[in-house]
Amino acid sequence: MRIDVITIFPGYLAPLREALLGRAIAAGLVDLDVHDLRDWTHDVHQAVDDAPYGGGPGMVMRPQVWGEALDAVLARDARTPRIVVPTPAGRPFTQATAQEWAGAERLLFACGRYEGIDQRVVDDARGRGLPVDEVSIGDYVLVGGEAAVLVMVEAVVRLLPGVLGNPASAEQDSFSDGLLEGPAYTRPETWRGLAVPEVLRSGNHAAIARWRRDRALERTAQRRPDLLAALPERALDKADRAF
Ligand SMILES: COC(=O)COc1cccc(COC(=O)c2cn[nH]c2)c1
Repeated sequence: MRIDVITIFPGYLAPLREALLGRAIAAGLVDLDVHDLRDWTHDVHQAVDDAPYGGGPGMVMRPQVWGEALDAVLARDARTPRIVVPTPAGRPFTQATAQEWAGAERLLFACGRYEGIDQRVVDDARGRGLPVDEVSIGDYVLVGGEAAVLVMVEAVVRLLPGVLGNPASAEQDSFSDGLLEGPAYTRPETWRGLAVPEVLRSGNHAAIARWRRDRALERTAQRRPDLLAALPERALDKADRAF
């Protein structure tokens, strides 16, 4: 998978080259290219923003600069990317989104700042048949898209074959069965007077699976009743309903 990121703060994306993601890049599973938007300005001030039509606070990112940058970066590779624009006004980014994008051959992230990118940049790209996803990672406002890109790239790249040491952990993710993960424990058996639940040390795998399912149902009901309500009928078996 090739990943391009266009931003006015390339340094903000440096963490993508660390740890697991860094290893995925070193292993050739991911090609990452971060581009400085200001490389496509032509004025001495390298202006990337301007006052909003219609007035109001803040600045809007200029379409000319973004248009040239996108055209140039698109041309760097024959593969057509999904263009992703993080924005508070976007569709929710979920594990399903990450799964979908993990199948893409190329992703191109456009990091907005200020009051956003002139809408014609997105409209022009869509008008040329390019898939553009305006997505939100949550209902809050960041200063720019860069932090959202770190989140989304991590969620996607960990799903790529060969990235996680143990693929089972991606399959048993929270949300993979529609429920939240329950509590996890490791040694010692007792720590600061707190003991590990007996069943987990019983060796009785059926009982352990039942206990884990019950804890996941309990936690989901308490913290995310919306997820429980969204579960398809068939997802809960008789034992679950008894819970
Ligand atoms: C067309 O889209 C744009 O112009 C995007 O422009 C902006 C402007 C300010 C901040 C951001 C970053 O995204 C978020 O704040 C965000 C994403 N998820 N939750 C919060 C993006």
